[in-house]
Amino acid sequence: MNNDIKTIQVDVAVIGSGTAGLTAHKAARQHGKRVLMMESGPYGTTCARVGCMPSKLLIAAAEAAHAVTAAPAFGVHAGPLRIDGQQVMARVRSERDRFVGFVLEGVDAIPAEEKLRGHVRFIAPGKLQVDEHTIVEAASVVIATGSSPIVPPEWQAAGERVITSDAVFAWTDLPRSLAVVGAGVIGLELGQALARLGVRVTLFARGAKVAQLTDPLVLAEAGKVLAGEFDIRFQTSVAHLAKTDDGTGVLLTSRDGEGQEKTEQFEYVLAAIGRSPNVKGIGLETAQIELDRHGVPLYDKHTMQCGKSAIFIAGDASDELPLLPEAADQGRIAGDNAARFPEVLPGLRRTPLGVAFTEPQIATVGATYQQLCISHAGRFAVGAVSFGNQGRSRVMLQNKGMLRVYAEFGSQRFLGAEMIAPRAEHLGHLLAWACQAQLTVHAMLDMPFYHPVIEEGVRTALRELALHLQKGPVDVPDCADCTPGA
Ligand SMILES: Cc1cc2nc3c(=O)[nH]c(=O)nc-3n(C[C@H](O)[C@H](O)[C@H](O)COP(=O)(O)OP(=O)(O)OC[C@H]3O[C@@H](n4cnc5c(N)ncnc54)[C@H](O)[C@@H]3O)c2cc1C
Ligand SMILES: NC(=O)c1ccc[n+]([C@@H]2O[C@H](COP(=O)([O-])OP(=O)(O)OC[C@H]3O[C@@H](n4cnc5c(N)ncnc54)[C@H](O)[C@@H]3O)[C@@H](O)[C@H]2O)c1
Repeated sequence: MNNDIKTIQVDVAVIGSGTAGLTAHKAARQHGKRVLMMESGPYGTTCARVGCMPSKLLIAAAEAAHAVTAAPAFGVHAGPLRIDGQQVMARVRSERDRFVGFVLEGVDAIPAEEKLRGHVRFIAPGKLQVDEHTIVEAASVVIATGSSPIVPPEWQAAGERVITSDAVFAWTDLPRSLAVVGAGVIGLELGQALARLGVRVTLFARGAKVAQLTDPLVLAEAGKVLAGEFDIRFQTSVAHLAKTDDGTGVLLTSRDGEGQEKTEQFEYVLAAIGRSPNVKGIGLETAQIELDRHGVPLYDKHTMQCGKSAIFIAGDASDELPLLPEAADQGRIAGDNAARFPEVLPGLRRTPLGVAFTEPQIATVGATYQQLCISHAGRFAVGAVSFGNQGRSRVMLQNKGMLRVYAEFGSQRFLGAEMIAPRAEHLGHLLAWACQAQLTVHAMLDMPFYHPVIEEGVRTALRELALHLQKGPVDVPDCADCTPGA
């Protein structure tokens, strides 16, 4: 060990300065404790630098392009579509830099003695080493190290044209072609957006999964709707990747459900097959806490405490729901409890809500269909609506998708929903608020519904759910007392 190494003592050490680390730092500091936040990479957070914000900026450009291609159906003709890839990426990058700038201002405002740069690893339960320069002795520790995209080593061998979402936001122009591997949230959001921006996109999905959906009927609808717009090949896996001879592309060999192989050339291959929590190489084996089979600490999701230890975990590192609002909530709870240890308290965990910004958008609320099949087997009813003929959706030519809503027999309590639907980000919030408020389906139906609005589709699904709750599964005839197109 380096003899010049410095030792410092703090009350709370936070590893990572992403959303979870920043909120943990802030919460711990409110107790008047000595808090130290450590960071090995760039400041600015994954969300602002390479996550939520730049991806939504790219999607916004794609929506603008799509509006032009959709306009003739309304009798509106804007002339031939021209997409300036350099201008698209310049706006994505400059607006992204603006968002990152706000985070950096916040980091700058943190006193210098509360920040330290370097890679952190545990060397004992309350002892951390930062690079080769500092030992930090901490009464409690928050692990907020985030997650990293997964790229199998054999794909990495195909060179730098095999990329992850991080690289997309560094582009200065749009590529001509892109293979996307994985029909998760990242693959679908970026794949559809780039296809709408004129890139030749093919998405390879090894199974039939679509984003975070688990309900088989919504899944089938989502697969149909999205594959109707751009080239998605379900049940097709990647057998081999190789660099082209001139190094300017990748040869991708896929294998479909019948075992047929096909080799195609793309300018880039985007690996979007998931992210793994950053829990390797941080010395957790020395921290005396129990780990699961993936090396993630076992923790209480209400206190974020790892066992009975003075170690807490938050954000993507916890491998629970790798989403920004969860990172913020978990960070707040972990930081608060790290400061008050050993008097830890359960914090507020909200109704789960996930939104994929495809079009139509995909949203999941509360318990998923798959979870209910286990926790409520035979004890929950389902209501559904198709948006194919839903009035307002049809008016806007966005009449695609399906919503399924779930409630408990007996209590009639609303439990959750899955959907691919127009404006699902808003329907998702509405239903998540009802779920967290523990409303019954009847209480939800007593709420006001305007006309003509997409929410009337939600009411149709809830009406069917209410019927099924009363009588068990029955077919609902066309609803005579509904306003047109509900
Ligand atoms: C393309 C993309 C789009 C997304 N879109 C959305 C969206 O629309 N909505 C949404 O809710 N979520 C979205 N997410 C997810 C969201 O970005 C993450 O859930 C969230 O940013 C996680 O925050 P975090 O604090 O856990 O991790 P991070 O922000 O990644 O912070 C972790 C920090 O820890 C540092 N670190 C790691 N190891 C060490 C170490 N050993 N020592 C010191 N420092 C270390 C890292 O450098 C990093 O700065 C998206 C993600 C991606 C990739
Ligand atoms: N709008 C949002 O909230 C948003 C947007 C982007 C990312 N995110 C977060 O980022 C996380 C990571 O996103 P992601 O899309 O990379 O992961 P994901 O877990 O959502 O999806 C990965 C997909 O890849 C498939 N897959 C796994 N291995 C594969 C292989 N070898 N070949 C082909 N397919 C394979 C999986 O079956 C899955 O469908 C998400 O879970 C989400 O929490 C959220």
